Amino acid sequence: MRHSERYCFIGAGSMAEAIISGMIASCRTEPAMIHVINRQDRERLIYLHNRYGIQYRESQQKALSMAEVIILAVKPKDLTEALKQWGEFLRPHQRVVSVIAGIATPYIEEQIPQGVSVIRTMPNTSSVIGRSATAICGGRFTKESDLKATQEDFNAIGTTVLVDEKDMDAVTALSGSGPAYIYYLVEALVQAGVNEGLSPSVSRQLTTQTLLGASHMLQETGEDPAVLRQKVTSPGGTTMAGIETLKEHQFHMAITNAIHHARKRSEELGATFSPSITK
Ligand SMILES: NC(=O)C1=CN([C@@H]2O[C@H](COP(=O)(O)OP(=O)(O)OC[C@H]3O[C@@H](n4cnc5c(N)ncnc54)[C@H](OP(=O)(O)O)[C@@H]3O)[C@@H](O)[C@H]2O)C=CC1
Ligand SMILES: O=C(O)[C@@H]1CCC=N1
Repeated sequence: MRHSERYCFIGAGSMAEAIISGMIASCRTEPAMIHVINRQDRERLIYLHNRYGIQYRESQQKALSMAEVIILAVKPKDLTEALKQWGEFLRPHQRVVSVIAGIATPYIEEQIPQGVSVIRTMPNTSSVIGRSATAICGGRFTKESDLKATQEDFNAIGTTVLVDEKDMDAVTALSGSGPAYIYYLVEALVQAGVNEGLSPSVSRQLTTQTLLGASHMLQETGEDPAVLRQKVTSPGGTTMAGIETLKEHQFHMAITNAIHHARKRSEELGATFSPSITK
């Protein structure tokens, strides 16, 4: 069912577009109810308007004050400047939803009028096709109803999970960045298929469907991934040979370290903003 809240995105980059295109494809929100504002790139606003039918105004300030939901979608390094520019126009009846990596709600709350509800989220780029995995946590002024409304917004573009703010850096490392790890794995698999003599298109088609099938197996059977893996792995067979090589190259350790490093980076991004904040 379509609903009647007005949204204003502060930031019109790739993540804003991923969420907007998912929102529109889900039919939950009319394009006319979505405004975008950015810093300077007017061509970008025109592109988004022409492509999705969403709105931009000469008075960006008006777009902001008319919205019930404000989505912060700037890069972490631009947040302080953006809040300086737009923060004073926010009001306690509005819901501020940040998709920004690393930055904790108390930092944002400090820069805007007292009492505005700030909700931190971490979606991913699969929002475009309605398949984001989004984690959500509330800030100091967030009511149950704000969390519920935010879950409904993001359920329209995938699935959601409520977490404590202390877990947001781990979430960012795992599912925010996650699509990139999977694409990196796919790049390697496709290239490996080509190295073994397959054409690039056949290798890509087989890899993509294998990934899709395995994802559906995980979701639809609910089985432990280790059990599913064992079912593919015949004793003395081909899979065992492949898995042994992955073990020799410390595949598990590489993934563990990658997620740990990404989580640390998320923490660092936040710490640059306000070392005094305890998350
Ligand atoms: N990419 C991903 O997979 C994910 C990203 N995120 C988060 O999304 C956020 C946005 O990332 P992304 O879309 O890649 O970034 P982009 O660089 O593509 O876009 C940033 C946008 O912010 C705008 N902007 C900068 N300063 C201001 C300002 N003062 N007022 C208004 N608008 C401003 C820019 O406008 P202009 O072009 O005019 O300068 C631009 O439209 C990041 O914080 C990231 O952590 C979260 C989940 C996943
Ligand atoms: O790489 C980044 O910092 C952002 C946050 C999660 C995905 N992309």
